[in-house]
Amino acid sequence: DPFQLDALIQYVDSHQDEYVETLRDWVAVESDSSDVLKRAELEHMMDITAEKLRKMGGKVELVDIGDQELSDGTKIPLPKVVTAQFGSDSSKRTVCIYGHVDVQPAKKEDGWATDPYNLTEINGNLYGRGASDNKAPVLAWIHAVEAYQALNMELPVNVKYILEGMEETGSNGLDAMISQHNHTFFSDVDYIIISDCGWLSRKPALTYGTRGNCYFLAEVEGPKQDLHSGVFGGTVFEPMTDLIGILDTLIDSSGKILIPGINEAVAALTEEEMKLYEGIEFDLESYQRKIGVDRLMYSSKADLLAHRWRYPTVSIHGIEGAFSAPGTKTVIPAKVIAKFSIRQVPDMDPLLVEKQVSDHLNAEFAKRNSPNKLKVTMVIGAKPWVADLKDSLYEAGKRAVKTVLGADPDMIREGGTIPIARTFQDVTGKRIIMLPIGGFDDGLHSQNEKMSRYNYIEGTKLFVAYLHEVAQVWKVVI
Ligand SMILES: NCC(=O)N[C@@H](Cc1c[nH]cn1)C(=O)O
Ligand SMILES: [Zn+2]
Ligand SMILES: [Zn+2]
Repeated sequence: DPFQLDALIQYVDSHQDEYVETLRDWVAVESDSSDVLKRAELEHMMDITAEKLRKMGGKVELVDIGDQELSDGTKIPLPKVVTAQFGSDSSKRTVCIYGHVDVQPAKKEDGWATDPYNLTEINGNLYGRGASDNKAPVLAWIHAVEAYQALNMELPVNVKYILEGMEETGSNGLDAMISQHNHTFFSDVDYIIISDCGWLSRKPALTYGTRGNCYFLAEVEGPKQDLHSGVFGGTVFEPMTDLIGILDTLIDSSGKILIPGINEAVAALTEEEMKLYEGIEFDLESYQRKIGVDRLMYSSKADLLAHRWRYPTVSIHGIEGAFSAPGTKTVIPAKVIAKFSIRQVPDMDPLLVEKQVSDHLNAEFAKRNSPNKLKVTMVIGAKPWVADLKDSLYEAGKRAVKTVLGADPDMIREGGTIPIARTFQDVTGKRIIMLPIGGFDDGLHSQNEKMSRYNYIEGTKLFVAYLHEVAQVWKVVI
């Protein structure tokens, strides 16, 4: 049958309540990849994902990607990766859609207005952990194919899926799986599509870059057990004081990274980039209001976007072992582990960053002349990714956005990390497009994460249209 976008759009509209119900089922699964106690839930999530694709007639596999080594040395199986294939017509292009169905942790007590695992619709927004990151976009891609099938319309391209369950903790095991399947699963793939990001404003967007991330643990160990701060305070070198002291040498109050060598590696900002940033729809005041802060670090749009997307930054996430409960326990913690990360941008190299951070912290620690022990480990080393803005995959994206959403998308980058994007590029050599459907205010990783019904349903239509547009893209860049 010829391509009939109107019929497909109508089909999506009339099935939107079913799509919301499926999202409800998926959100109900607490597939938190950071908590090993939730591993059974995560495995269940991978199973229901595989089952959904199997029911649609896909050639589905649950691929074993080995074990995860825990901090105490024990090993547990990593959640299997779901691969699926719809169509193998060699006269058509083949796209591979990547997504993840694991989520960040969430508890009602963190300050959620609703139960994070019970999808709740309020004023057109669907609240729930993982709703936007990344369950609704994954489902939208599945429903896009289902719509073609339901209308007996031939898929314009062969469609493959690769859906993982460890993205939120750095895509453990996926690099190796991609290398192993490079000459099998990926051999006939032309383009890789990722929808694990969001728009910058109410205007639709296409994403052409992501930052990487190097995640560190810095452990300071002192006395053999916790001590009374009145009885022992003043006589021992406190691990927490040492740790806070060295953490304070990572970044200054103006946002300048103080670790030698880091800033020197950053690719210079070009005038072309600045011009692009200036033309993007982004309102600093509403961004500031949304976050709820009195002042931002930069007052011009271009500076702010540049620091969000294409400069590195240090974030300190937490300290394990520190006293953090309510109350006034007068304790000297014996062992504390700081968790911080540095977002990576071109041309930083995670292996070099690992050495720079370790050398710097050890040198700062030595200055303190403390008898405590410092151990620095990098647990995630994800590289940044940038696409060629002129790639015809993006022209196809612009056409699909214009057709479905009636707007020209902004070309944006993402401050967050999709660890596997760069591996796809480096190992498979395939061209990649990021096609976001999440809203700018979805609250990813935060309390009250949501996906709007509008973005979910219009996003499904956008994917339907993109499958048609991408079928016409040249295989080679010319
Ligand atoms: N939706 C993408 C996302 O949130 N990615 C995580 C991945 C990550 C990076 N370091 C640890 N996890 C992100 O925080 O950017
Ligand atoms: Zn994600
Ligand atoms: Zn995420």
